Amino acid sequence: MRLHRNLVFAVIDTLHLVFNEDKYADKEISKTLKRDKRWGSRDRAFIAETTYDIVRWKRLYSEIADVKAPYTRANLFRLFTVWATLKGIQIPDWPQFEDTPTRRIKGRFDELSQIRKYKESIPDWLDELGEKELGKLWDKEINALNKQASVVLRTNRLKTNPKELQKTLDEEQIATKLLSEYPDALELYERQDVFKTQAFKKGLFEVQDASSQKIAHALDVQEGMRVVDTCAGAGGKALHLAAIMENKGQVIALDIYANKLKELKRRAKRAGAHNIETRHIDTTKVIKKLYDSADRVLIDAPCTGLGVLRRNPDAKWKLSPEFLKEITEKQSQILYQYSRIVKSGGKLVYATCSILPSENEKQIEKFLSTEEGEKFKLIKEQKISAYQSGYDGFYYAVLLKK
Ligand SMILES: C[S@@+](CC[C@H](N)C(=O)[O-])C[C@H]1O[C@@H](n2cnc3c(N)ncnc32)[C@H](O)[C@@H]1O
Repeated sequence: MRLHRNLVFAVIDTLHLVFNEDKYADKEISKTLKRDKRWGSRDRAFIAETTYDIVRWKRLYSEIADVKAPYTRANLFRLFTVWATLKGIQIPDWPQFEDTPTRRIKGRFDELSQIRKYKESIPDWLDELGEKELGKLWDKEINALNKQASVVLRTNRLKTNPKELQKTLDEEQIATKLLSEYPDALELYERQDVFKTQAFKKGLFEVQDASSQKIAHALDVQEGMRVVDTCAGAGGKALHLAAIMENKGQVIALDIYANKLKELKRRAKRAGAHNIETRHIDTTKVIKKLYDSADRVLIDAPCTGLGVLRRNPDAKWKLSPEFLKEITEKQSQILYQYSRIVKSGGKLVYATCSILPSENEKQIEKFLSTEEGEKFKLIKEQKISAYQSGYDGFYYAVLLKK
């Protein structure tokens, strides 16, 4: 592979914003990709994948290159050099790469690969927490979470079915496979920009990880029901619910951020999902008005996102023990308050994209011992490991209101 100056510079500029200015990798990468219209799909893939790779391996590469934050431009080039050397890419004779110590880089890599926090490139506190919460499983789990995520689509059954969608995408040169355990899913053989396709513009699919596609099915919704999605965000699960319900009944989508609900509405229009009503939680009244009224309630709770590190590797550097404490308290409050929306005989699904028991089964255990929780019975629980599933790490519990 030959390195092109403007593409490497684009990677370095993006890394500067993520590492030094605390910006989000996904947002900065999309901005960078808009910089030059002449870049083709391979150029774009190089920028995105290289940036994500260096973000993912930041600690390991920093140790190898012996550099620390804040990262000067020269230091960012040293991280890039480590990346290229370990990938076996020929280093060009630009001034930024003078005297690359290739053998030293490989030697340091072998040494550091013996120690998990370096090998898996994670902060000390996260390594200790992972081991404390998951024991022996942590080793395999963090290893799986450092792999690059595949692209999985969720077929919009309001407009098509997986086999038909597969054919349509084939005509647009996108090859996919069906996933037997996930009824609505298609996985791409190769990473491609699916948002440009006519199929996407027509609302035939959404991009949604296979594990995440399990959540809407867990609600066991039927046509005509009243379903409340309490933390709906931009609507990944709400859209899926509307499709399973074949547009019949009602999905009430709530969130504390109005801009996310606006995006949900845009996506619902594209998908032809007509039974979703959005309500912005701007006062507690919005929740109180719904008490004892829903057949199904989904709490897709805000969480650390430790199950989706493959997609958001910069979360490793943005999370902190303080945030974990804050978010688990918020999850307990949300569970206590929003569970009251379920009517008698109805079901509550609590889900997170985290792999930590303190955000998952421990939350449910604690909730069941509260005054509100005593009204519920746990009927199903699934811990979806990234290592075992090959997809994102997720958790869900199904509770029946007595
Ligand atoms: C895991 S995300 C939801 C993802 C979404 N359900 C999907 O499938 O695309 C959690 C959401 O909870 C929202 N949130 C945070 N605090 C909340 C609260 N107190 N009440 C309702 N929503 C909240 C966040 O804005 C975020 O959109």
